[in-house]
Amino acid sequence: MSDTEQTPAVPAQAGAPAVETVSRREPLLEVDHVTLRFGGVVALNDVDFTLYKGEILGLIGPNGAGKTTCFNAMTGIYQPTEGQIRFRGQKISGKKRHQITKMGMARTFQNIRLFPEMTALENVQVGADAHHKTSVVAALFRLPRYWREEREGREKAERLLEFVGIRHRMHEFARNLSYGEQRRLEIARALATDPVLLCLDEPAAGFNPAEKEELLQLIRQIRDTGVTVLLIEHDMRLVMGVTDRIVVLEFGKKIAEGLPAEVRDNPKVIAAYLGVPDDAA
Ligand SMILES: Nc1ncnc2c1ncn2[C@@H]1O[C@H](COP(=O)(O)OP(=O)(O)OP(=O)(O)O)[C@@H](O)[C@H]1O
Repeated sequence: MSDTEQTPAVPAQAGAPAVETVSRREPLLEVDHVTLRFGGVVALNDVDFTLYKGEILGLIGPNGAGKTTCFNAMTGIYQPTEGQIRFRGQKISGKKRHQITKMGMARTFQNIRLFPEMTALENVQVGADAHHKTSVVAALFRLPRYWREEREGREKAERLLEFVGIRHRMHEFARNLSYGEQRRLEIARALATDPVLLCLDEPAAGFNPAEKEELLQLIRQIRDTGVTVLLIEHDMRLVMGVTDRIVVLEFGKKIAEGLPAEVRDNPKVIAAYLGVPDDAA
């Protein structure tokens, strides 16, 4: 599909299992020549890239580049005007969001979307409910299956809160959590749906450097559990430090794709970020 799909010769960074996992090259999500227009605005213009199982892929670009639109197309919120997106070999187009969740894709949002009047634990249990099989009858009459799923859902939610580092806050209302804790809670809730692909939309927005470093560790841990990660992020240092590969958008077009070091040194990318005209780059 793209000119940069050769197997990387060296890992993106020391300690990352990128080579072993990425070299198998099993496509998980394929963005196939996607164009998306909002009236006269071309938010995505023939964008084409593949996300492989086991990698952390960064999707970056300046403000208005089309990152969120691309994310929304991948997660079924927007339909491409042209082209298509396949997840695990199946077309995303026409699928409802809950169906996409069941297929194994989860996401967080740029603006935190939690249930503020529910506890941290309850927020995660809502995510876990996505896979419950209890029928209405079993729930109404509190049949054994209902109680078993309730217990399992709660245990799972506690484990996930532990994993993201906020188990000690599980009985607190979401609205009372700090900003950083709320972001972690969003990630725990997304993980509760048992995703194979986790899409994070600017998870470090508003974080200080120490919080960003902690988030970076968490993203690596998530990948190490076998979950593929797609990361939209403004902070170049964070993206460079955690991703295996990067796709760069500018004005709705893909301008670069490759290993972090390649992308960092790409004159088009430097120009896009520094605002240098293209022909001067
Ligand atoms: N619902 C919409 N209706 C009309 N235009 C839209 C809509 N959503 C996005 N756009 C336009 O599409 C383009 C891409 O926007 P998008 O939000 O995807 O960029 P982005 O890279 O995520 O930017 P940011 O980093 O600022 O979040 C912009 O020109 C934006 O104004």
